[in-house]
Amino acid sequence: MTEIYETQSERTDLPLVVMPAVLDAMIEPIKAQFPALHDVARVRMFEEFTSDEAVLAERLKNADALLVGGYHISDDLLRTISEQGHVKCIVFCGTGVASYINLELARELKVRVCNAEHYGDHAVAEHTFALLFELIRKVGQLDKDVKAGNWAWAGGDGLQLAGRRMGIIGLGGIGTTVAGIARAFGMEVAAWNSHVPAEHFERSGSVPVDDLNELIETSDVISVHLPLNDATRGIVTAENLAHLQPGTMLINTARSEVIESGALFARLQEGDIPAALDVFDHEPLTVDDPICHVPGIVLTPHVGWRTDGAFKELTRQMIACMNAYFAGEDYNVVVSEH
Ligand SMILES: NC(=O)C1=CN([C@@H]2O[C@H](COP(=O)(O)OP(=O)(O)OC[C@H]3O[C@@H](n4cnc5c(N)ncnc54)[C@H](O)[C@@H]3O)[C@@H](O)[C@H]2O)C=CC1
Ligand SMILES: O=C(O)C(=O)[C@H](O)COP(=O)(O)O
Repeated sequence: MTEIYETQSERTDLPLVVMPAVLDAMIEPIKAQFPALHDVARVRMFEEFTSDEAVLAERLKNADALLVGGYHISDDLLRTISEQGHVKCIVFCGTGVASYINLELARELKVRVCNAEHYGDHAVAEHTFALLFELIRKVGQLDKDVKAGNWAWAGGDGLQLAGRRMGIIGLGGIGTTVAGIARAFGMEVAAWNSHVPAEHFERSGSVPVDDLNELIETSDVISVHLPLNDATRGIVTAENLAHLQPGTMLINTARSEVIESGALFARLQEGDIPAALDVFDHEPLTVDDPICHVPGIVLTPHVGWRTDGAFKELTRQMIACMNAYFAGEDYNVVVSEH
């Protein structure tokens, strides 16, 4: 994997701490890029993770950059590590950084925050279809049936995608990739996304729909691909969800909080909306969460991004973010330290 990283950091005193859930697959290339990490005891933090914030703050005392994934940095921890005077740059291992770090506070504290962009467009779009196929062809169940000696032929009666309408909420990198795949399956594609030029819809092969209720009401499949931010939190309301027609399939691989809290669960409990979710208000999801008991629901543990191709591109971008920071340059900067 190391061949994709062309330059190696000259630094031997790299003040960098790596935290989980930075991928195992990323650690070796990162170490290869920053040889000093081999000898830095602080890297052991990756193996010995603790969520005890006092311990974390202590460990971060001598770090001035932090590489972090899948971990919510509390406001208190962010304040402490920046007040300690060292951590000036946080590189988030993923796209949707706003769910994990208070970006407004980072701005106030003058901590640079970087993320990765579009590394997972294919991975998440493909997972969207994995979820959709589970809803319409139920391969998992059929596999279990066959292995249990139950040749349940009729259980395999599925729905055909060709000729149906895919409604995309958020036509960015992932949404556009979903649009392309949907069209390859013979679907008609419609999308809702404010402030996007008409040419973008055209290029993606999708029909623009300005009214979210209309998109929801006229689609056979709704797939959510909005980022989470102040404007999108709860942007899909109970009133919008009331426009789902019985049988419309709903997939969310973006962030659960873009759908009004509780509204989705209430709608799904009516039992006529096949749904598949990769993201949840509280992760990891526990089995006592009522969403687990919605009949027919398909759930995956936030794995949309987890493919070999996405890991490779994610690692490349993480290293580029760190190199840029240490070189005083900008790369994927979400919050600038200036
Ligand atoms: N399940 C998973 O493993 C993963 C989930 N994600 C989630 O998917 C999200 C989307 O990712 P990308 O497609 O790469 O982002 P993107 O930034 O390329 O696309 C987001 C789209 O939403 C639109 N948008 C933003 N605010 C809006 C608003 N208020 N109203 C209407 N449209 C709005 C933007 O114009 C843009 O077209 C990420 O932010 C992340 O939360 C990303 C990677 C992995
Ligand atoms: O890129 C994103 O955005 C993601 O959703 C992450 O890469 C995966 O999220 P976590 O597992 O870090 O919550």
